[in-house]
Amino acid sequence: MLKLGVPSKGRLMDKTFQWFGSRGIALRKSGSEREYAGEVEGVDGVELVLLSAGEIPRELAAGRIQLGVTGSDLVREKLVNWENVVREMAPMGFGGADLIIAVPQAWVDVDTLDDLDAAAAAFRARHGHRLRIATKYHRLVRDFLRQAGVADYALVDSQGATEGTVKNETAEAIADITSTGETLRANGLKVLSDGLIHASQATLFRTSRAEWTGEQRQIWKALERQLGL
Ligand SMILES: Nc1ncnc2c1ncn2[C@@H]1O[C@H](COP(=O)(O)OP(=O)(O)OP(=O)(O)O)[C@@H](O)[C@H]1O
Ligand SMILES: O=P(O)(O)OC[C@H]1O[C@H](OP(=O)(O)OP(=O)(O)O)[C@H](O)[C@@H]1O
Repeated sequence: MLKLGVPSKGRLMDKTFQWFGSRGIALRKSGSEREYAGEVEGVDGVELVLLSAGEIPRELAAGRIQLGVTGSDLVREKLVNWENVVREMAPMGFGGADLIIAVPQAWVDVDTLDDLDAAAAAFRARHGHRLRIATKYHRLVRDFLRQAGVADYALVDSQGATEGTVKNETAEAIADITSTGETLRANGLKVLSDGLIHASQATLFRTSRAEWTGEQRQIWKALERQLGL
């Protein structure tokens, strides 16, 4: 069998089911709405596993599932050297969101990463501690800021309502996902002009770690054909 991990709820699940459905493969939850087991019709040998989108990268890395649908941001965030661990098989054209760095709109002199770097140094000199950036995307933000040459900051962990941390004075800037931009605006924040860390979308991944049996390779070939990959 080939195990396919799919987000267990919400928009990502519905759109994933539609994406496979329009390619002749019916995915559905079996049993009750709250049961996390699934059924696959239209291709033999594929087993559906419903998981949290955030756990799918780790399950792929561990080889407990061979295929998985999740946001490209989550794979990059959760897996060290993700390119060695999974392969991107198909961007799916939904679940789009940008991981960005945003600062208060009131910071009229800060529009770029260079400006942020200068503001961070000034902030430290004035306040005696580093400028705080709230995020749940620690790895992606650190890598991005290192490459941009911004060093004088501290990450603070925020697992939700991240845009609120600035008003609540637990951070000066944030790095979070945005789609319409409404949450940023409502919280008086603006995106740095060169502050796009990653443009994410739902993506079909396959694990490159696990050894595949001959049977699994056959199933994959059939699936690839059916999906037109
Ligand atoms: N407006 C949006 N807000 C948040 N995430 C979005 C948005 N649009 C697309 N996404 C994507 O959805 C994915 C996150 O989905 P979801 O919140 O279901 O995952 P999760 O972290 O596993 O959640 P949970 O822990 O609640 O199960 C990410 O890849 C993210 O980029
Ligand atoms: O640009 P917008 O369309 O306003 O969307 C962005 C918001 O949506 C997400 O939050 P979500 O409600 O998924 O919850 P979270 O805070 O737990 O991430 C994200 O974290 C932003 O807060």
